[in-house]
Amino acid sequence: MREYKRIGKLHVAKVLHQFIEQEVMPGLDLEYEIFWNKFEQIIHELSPENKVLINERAVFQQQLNKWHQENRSYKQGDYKTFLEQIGYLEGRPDKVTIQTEKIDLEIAQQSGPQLVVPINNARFAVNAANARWGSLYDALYGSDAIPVTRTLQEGYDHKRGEAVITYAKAFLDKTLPLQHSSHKNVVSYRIVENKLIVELAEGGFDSLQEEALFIGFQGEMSNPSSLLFRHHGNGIELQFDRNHVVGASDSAGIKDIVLEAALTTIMDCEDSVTAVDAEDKVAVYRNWLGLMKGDLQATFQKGNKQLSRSLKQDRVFQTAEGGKTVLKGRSLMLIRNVGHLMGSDAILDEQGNDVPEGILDGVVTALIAKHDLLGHSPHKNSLQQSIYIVKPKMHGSKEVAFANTLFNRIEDVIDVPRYTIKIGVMDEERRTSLNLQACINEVKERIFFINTGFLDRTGDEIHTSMEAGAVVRKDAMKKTAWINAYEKANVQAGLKTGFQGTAQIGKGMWAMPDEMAALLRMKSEQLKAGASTAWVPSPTAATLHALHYHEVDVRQEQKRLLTEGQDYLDLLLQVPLASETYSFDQIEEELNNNAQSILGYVVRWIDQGIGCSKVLDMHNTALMEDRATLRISSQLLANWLHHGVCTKEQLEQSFSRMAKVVDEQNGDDPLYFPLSSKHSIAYQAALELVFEGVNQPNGYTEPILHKRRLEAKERFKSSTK
Ligand SMILES: CC(=O)SCCNC(=O)CCNC(=O)[C@H](O)C(C)(C)COP(=O)(O)OP(=O)(O)OC[C@H]1O[C@@H](n2cnc3c(N)ncnc32)[C@H](O)[C@@H]1OP(=O)(O)O
Ligand SMILES: O=CC(=O)O
Ligand SMILES: [Mg+2]
Repeated sequence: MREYKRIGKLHVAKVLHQFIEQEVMPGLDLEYEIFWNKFEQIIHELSPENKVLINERAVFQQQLNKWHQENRSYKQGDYKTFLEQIGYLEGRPDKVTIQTEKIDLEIAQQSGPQLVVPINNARFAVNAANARWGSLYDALYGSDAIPVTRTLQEGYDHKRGEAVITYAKAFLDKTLPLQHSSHKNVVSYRIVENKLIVELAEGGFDSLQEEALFIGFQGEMSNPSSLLFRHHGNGIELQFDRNHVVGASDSAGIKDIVLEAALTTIMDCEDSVTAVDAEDKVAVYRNWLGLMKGDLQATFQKGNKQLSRSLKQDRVFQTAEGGKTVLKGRSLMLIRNVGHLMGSDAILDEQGNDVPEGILDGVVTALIAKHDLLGHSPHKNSLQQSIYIVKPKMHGSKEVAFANTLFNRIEDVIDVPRYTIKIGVMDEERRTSLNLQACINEVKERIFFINTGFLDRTGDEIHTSMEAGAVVRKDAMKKTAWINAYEKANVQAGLKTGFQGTAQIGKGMWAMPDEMAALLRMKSEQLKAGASTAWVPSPTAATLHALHYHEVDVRQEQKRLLTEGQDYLDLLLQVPLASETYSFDQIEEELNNNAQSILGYVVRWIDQGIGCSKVLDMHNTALMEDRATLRISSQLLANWLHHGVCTKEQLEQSFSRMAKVVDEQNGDDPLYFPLSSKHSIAYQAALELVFEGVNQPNGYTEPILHKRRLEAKERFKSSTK
């Protein structure tokens, strides 16, 4: 039994209470009693409102279900009128301009990759914070960015190394071109009379076409160990060492090219983590505390080496004029809280009910971030004294207004100035996309990003129109009218409300973590579509995606798009229904593919508490799966079952078949519990997600995942007693 401490009318789990009083609050200049009193007031005053909002979601869903049942075919105009009448379509406010102040440069001025990381994994979290600067040579050498056509030599494979260097020098020629020659012909770089001069193999000297791109150096002017450039606002560093295995093979002694990569990182408390009870929540918060106090460390075994990882220092360069420039060594850290739906048993109210987890996250993560504001970390996060909370899964402007009220109240509890807490609004639910300007309006003094979370958004698209008919296959969804309109409308709303130079317009996740050649080919499209940042799943992906920000001038793209005036509403309202009848084989393939994704993800979630996994699809491509991708797969199958595209038996057979496949794929994992065992809770959870999918609130997977994970934890506890 979990122990609780009575605080006023609340029951606070001892593990959380001790964590807050003994680890978080010391040094924060807050009276403990006043803090708990105010926290309690927030919970009592805002929980009922939170509940009303969740109920409103259910009422909208019932109204939509009924309307579709009664209007099997309909005119778009009638549908729109209905949505207006029930208040689902809110009407656009006239002129909205955001007024957010004190936003760090990484968000307001620079454009670059945004990394996301499950915060409960300290090894990954520290790695993510340190991914501000990434080795281009490592990213190219170690991924498929340059095709690997043979087995590489152990240690350093010189031939592959040459291919990497050739690729990288072509990048330098494009980004930092010399007046006459190429970087591949350079034998030395040096600084002469405040200018970068290069000596060429063919004899003679050359210099940069644009001298202002050269920013600073380390080492001697005549023999620098490092040179720093800035292009499109982002850093590029050449590192030299002729004694290094790579530097020795390079004519100019370049041992690496390091790119400014993950400008910002979302430390995720939401869809990539498993946090189902008070103990899990404290583990999540403890890592955030370590990041904000700057002392988070991870010690782990890699191969036969014991490694320890901690946060990197800032980077200091000399300028050619004799001054000094200091660059942040770490990514600007943002924290994603959970949404408004779930409750947490970390605190119980007077009646013994879980309190809203979103309120808990807001208070505790902001409280922890106050350590950064007070300068308790040797590694300052926000130079602008801001706290950046990403708020997911909000439906419509009332829910955004509620988040704003919550943030106001939290600022009072932790005693920081109004609008210290900034908000990143995930545009990932249909009611938010349709009413985005109204949503932005509610937080115009604190908004720092909008982001198209297209994965959740797809799940919500399917669930919202569950009664309208059978939807298209998962792959076809990416080409439907609504999703394209959604991406465009989001950028348009951001530009119209003045995001350029103030806030980020973000785009979604690259969900194929091992497909870096494809990332290089495709992910620049998001920038051409107006995004100033886009999500990547790993530091390697961040480094490679950083190349796109040198290729595309985001400011110019946004300027171009600013004049674009199409109204996307009608396209946004086009429900992605299948217009063809799928063949038996196509149906089987779709069932198997989704069953495999669901099982491969859920088994690690339920049995091992891993919230983000790489799972093979039917074509053996490893895909990043998290709760949002699970929402899509489970809702799609629920939709097909509901509309008779497949039968329950077909689904059961598919799940049973794919369970064996996933068991085989995980054969090497000593902690793995087989899905094909009749005792597998994970298997039951997977089936429940589909068979009960139509009744899940907005198609979310959290309620079933949490319930089943708690069951698995209980079983594990009793088996180890
Ligand atoms: C819809 C949404 O909400 S999307 C947002 C949620 N999704 C995410 O946050 C994705 C985060 N990414 C991840 O969790 C992981 O990259 C996964 C699960 C996709 C793949 O993980 P793995 O299979 O362990 O990756 P892989 O073996 O290729 O690489 C592991 C190495 O990369 C690092 N790494 C991988 N992903 C990350 C990351 N997001 N941040 C920091 N480091 C990372 C690890 O630290 C590790 O390096 P190390 O051994 O030096 O510590
Ligand atoms: O949170 C991101 C998404 O795509 O969903
Ligand atoms: Mg999401």
